[in-house]
Amino acid sequence: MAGHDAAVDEEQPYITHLYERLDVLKARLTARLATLYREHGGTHASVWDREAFVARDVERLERLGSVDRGLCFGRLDFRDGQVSYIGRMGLSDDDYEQLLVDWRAPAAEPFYRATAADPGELVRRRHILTRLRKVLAVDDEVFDLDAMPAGGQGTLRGEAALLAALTEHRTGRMSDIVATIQAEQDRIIRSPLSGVLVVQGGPGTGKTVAALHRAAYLLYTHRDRLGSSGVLVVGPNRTFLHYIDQVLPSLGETGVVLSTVGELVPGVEATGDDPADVAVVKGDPRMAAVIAAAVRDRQRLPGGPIEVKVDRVELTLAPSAVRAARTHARRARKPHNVARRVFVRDLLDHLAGEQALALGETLDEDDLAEIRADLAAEPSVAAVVDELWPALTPERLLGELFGSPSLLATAGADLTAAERALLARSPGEPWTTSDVPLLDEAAELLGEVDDPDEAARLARQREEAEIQYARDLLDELDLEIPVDPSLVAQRYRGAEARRSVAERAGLDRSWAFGHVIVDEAQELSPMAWRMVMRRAPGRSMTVVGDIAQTGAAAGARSWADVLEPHVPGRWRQESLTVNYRTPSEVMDLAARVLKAIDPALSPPTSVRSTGEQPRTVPVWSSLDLVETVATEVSAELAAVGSGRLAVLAPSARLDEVHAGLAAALPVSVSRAETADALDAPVAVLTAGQAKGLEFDTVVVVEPAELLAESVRGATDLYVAVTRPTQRLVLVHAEPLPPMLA
Ligand SMILES: Nc1ncnc2c1ncn2[C@@H]1O[C@H](COP(=O)(O)OP(=O)(O)OP(=O)(O)O)[C@@H](O)[C@H]1O
Repeated sequence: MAGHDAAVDEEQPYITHLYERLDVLKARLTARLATLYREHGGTHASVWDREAFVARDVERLERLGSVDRGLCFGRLDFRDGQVSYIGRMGLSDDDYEQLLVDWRAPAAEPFYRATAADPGELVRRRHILTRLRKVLAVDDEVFDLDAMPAGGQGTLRGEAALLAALTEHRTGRMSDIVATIQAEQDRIIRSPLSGVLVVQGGPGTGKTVAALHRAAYLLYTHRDRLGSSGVLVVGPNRTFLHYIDQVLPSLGETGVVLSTVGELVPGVEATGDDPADVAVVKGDPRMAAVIAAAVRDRQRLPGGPIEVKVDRVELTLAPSAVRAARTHARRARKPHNVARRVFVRDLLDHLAGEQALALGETLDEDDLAEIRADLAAEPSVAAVVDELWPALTPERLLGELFGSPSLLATAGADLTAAERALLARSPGEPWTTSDVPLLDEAAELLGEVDDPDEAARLARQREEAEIQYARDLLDELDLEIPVDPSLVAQRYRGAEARRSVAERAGLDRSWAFGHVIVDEAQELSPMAWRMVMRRAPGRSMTVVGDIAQTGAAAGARSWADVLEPHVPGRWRQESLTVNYRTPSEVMDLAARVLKAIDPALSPPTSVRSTGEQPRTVPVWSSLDLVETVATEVSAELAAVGSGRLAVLAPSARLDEVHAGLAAALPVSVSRAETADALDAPVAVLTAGQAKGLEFDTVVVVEPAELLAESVRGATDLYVAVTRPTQRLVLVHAEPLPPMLA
């Protein structure tokens, strides 16, 4: 960026004017909210209206609060003398004169798309860098020197703003890139809402960040549709979601649900990960048929007549009666627990008839209804029904299936004995990430269990959440007037539909999202894809990933394999080719690893170089490995300053390396499982855990071991060496793998 110059002084008054306008709008909204909170009573309709105003104003205030940093970052000068300023949100004055154009509006497109070869009507694009409302620098690209006003020919350093952003120290959180989106990314961000868009790109090409900006763009452009249905972003793990969770709020968008695959079924906490061979079986598409068979197997026929004793009368349930009830219930084509009502009703009808016969009386419909009700309350009858067609939760179905070799043998006849053995699970064992898609599959086939206790529990949970929400809201607004949170909560109650789509969607397994973004999509198994597709019934999706980085044993080998079964011929692919993260010196080394994965693949081109070659540090004995890593980390920390450093180690060495560094270093050393994983100056992670993340410096421990650790070891190594934004160090006691030597 240019230093302090005339252009900086030229822009400051306008930028100040924009911030003044922002402050006026905030003050007006705060005052209106304060009045609305003070109002009580009125007709039902007026209370309802007031709630709607409050909800809308709170959302607007949140949006205004989120755009302060870098409110305006660009200016466009057109051939006809017209000027537009581009920023994080649109602003107009009281006469509806546009002061600032939202970066997502069509009018902002030239800011990202215009090139020297195709400038359109643009004569100049200006990047404006501000900090704390002050203009620090401007950077101009002039497309038509002749059309420029005298004295307006600034520096011609088009990539300055981008390079300045790329070389900043990492903070442990991804930042937004509105000011420096590149043309190939902009095309992806503004791609139409409908259909499935696949974004394939090598490491550091901005897939994640572009996908998040796309979410913000889609919410802005299709707010009527997506505002009520919401956007879901699926990421590989909590640490990653934590890494990206500030991007959308900084763009003024909060109505997005971020979730891992393991969290997609509300109420299920998946705390474990399966070994690769187990994950492969659980992720296999044949599991869909296994689960379906497991559900049908629980709709049983008795081997012979069943005797049921009610009020000292023996009633007989013939297999033919059970079969008729089961056929009738199955014909309903409803989920198991819903169809169960048909089955139970038929069975009770049959037993009521038997009882009437035993009593020798002719009964009218009312009498029969009474008998049916009595029978339904009879424990012996309930036990029989439960045996023949039990009410099942997904957890119970799967728990009993995986806990019983005989149930598995019947339902899993298409699996091999070895595969079935891998599914074995003891009762009470924690659910794993690869169980979750199976639980979701089961939930789909089972439907809801009619359970009044559960309904009451959910209502209570909702009420508590509402009061907490109101409390947080009041804290945040800081209205300086006393307001009772439960009063605010009451106002929101019933108006929940307008309060937070994200919150409601997050609690509802069957929520139909308007758009779903899947990041690190190459890692999902076929069963996980089935679950994700259920969340996007309209098939409006953005799928981002890199097939060359597939680490999960059950993950993808091609996008066609993944998508053809769900959207045959109805998906489109875009590619990103420029690496914004990793300097060329590091990428040259990474390219050698990529060749070992597949000689046909080519790495993305780095946008910058640092002049620093990756360093390899040999250790003479593996006994000294951790000590050497500690020495290297200390030296690198001095170079990194306030930035972040990651030590990427083979999983078998993770504990040892973490303990060694924690003892040797004066700074805190985190691991992936801890909440501060991204906040500490040093994080010790496996390559898999570091997927999607980036650090100023990366120290890779024992590359040969990393390579040998799994069948996809080369991919893990590729992921590891493509994490740094500045420096890479390889520490090894074993000889380096040939591709790195
Ligand atoms: N246009 C841009 N302006 C500024 N920074 C950018 C731009 N594009 C990408 N970056 C930065 O480059 C880095 C890599 O981006 P991102 O993590 O989205 O890449 P990715 O393709 O998802 O990588 P990986 O496959 O390794 O996870 C991030 O720090 C991101 O902010």
